[in-house]
Amino acid sequence: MTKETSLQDKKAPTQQKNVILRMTNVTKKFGGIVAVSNFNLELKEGELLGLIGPNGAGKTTVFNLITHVFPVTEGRIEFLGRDITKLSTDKIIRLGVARTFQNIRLFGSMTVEENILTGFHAHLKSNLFSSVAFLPSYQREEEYFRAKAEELMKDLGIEHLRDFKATALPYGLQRKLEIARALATSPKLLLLDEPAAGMNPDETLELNELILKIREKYGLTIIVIEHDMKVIMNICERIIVLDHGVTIAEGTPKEIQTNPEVIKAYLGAGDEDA
Ligand SMILES: Nc1ncnc2c1ncn2[C@@H]1O[C@H](COP(=O)(O)OP(=O)(O)OP(=O)(O)O)[C@@H](O)[C@H]1O
Repeated sequence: MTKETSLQDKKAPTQQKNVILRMTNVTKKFGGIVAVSNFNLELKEGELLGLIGPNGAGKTTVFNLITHVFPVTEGRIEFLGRDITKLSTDKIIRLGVARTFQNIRLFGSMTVEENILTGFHAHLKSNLFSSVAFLPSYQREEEYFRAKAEELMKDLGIEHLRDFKATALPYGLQRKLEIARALATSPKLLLLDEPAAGMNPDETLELNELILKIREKYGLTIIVIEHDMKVIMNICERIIVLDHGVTIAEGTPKEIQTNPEVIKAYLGAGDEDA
């Protein structure tokens, strides 16, 4: 069995699951630019969805709308049945949405372990007083989070790097650290923005396995934006293709690979990854 076949086998069975994220007629305009136009999505619990399209298609904007980095111009976004369209980013994170960024956003002067520990802040129960006074409740919480950080470092294979400064790591490892930090917020929905960017082919293959592993272990639903088709075609059950903000195709990897509209959009954009 080839490595790719075994990855296909690890995809989740397509039984009926609840809708975790629903986006209805979502549009985002930046002045005269329609970055996302009338976008609709019903994402099922446990699903691994790929969001692809040429540069400037609106993919990152979709993530920015889900996490309310920008308000929608029109439309509605529901997470776990709750309208989150107007909730603050902070509240959306607390509800269980986490993301990584196309341009890695780590705390460069902090160590690997410290970066992961920042992810737990969304769930801190101790207040400032108990932390300054180092009360037992704070110590217990601190110990618990350190143990969790340890587990996350092991899951991502970066435990030997715990005391390294984030910026001292090569790109591929920084991307893994970003995933570990995102997982520290205990998300139900994980948004990965170009996780394979800057990785070599071996690292990319390993990333595929890692994404499937964390989905299973942490019961995640995942949307992945990626230009590397070896990631998208190998691990995603469903793919949505955007072009100039418009959904031009939706389907399984096989359907998308042979879709004439998709081929035209990529060739038109001169993208060599398609
Ligand atoms: N904050 C912003 N202000 C103005 N225009 C924006 C802003 N963010 C995105 N855009 C525009 O919206 C469109 C979609 O951009 P977006 O970054 O979502 O595309 P993308 O598909 O993620 O592209 P890439 O693959 O290059 O990352 C582009 O025309 C972009 O210039």
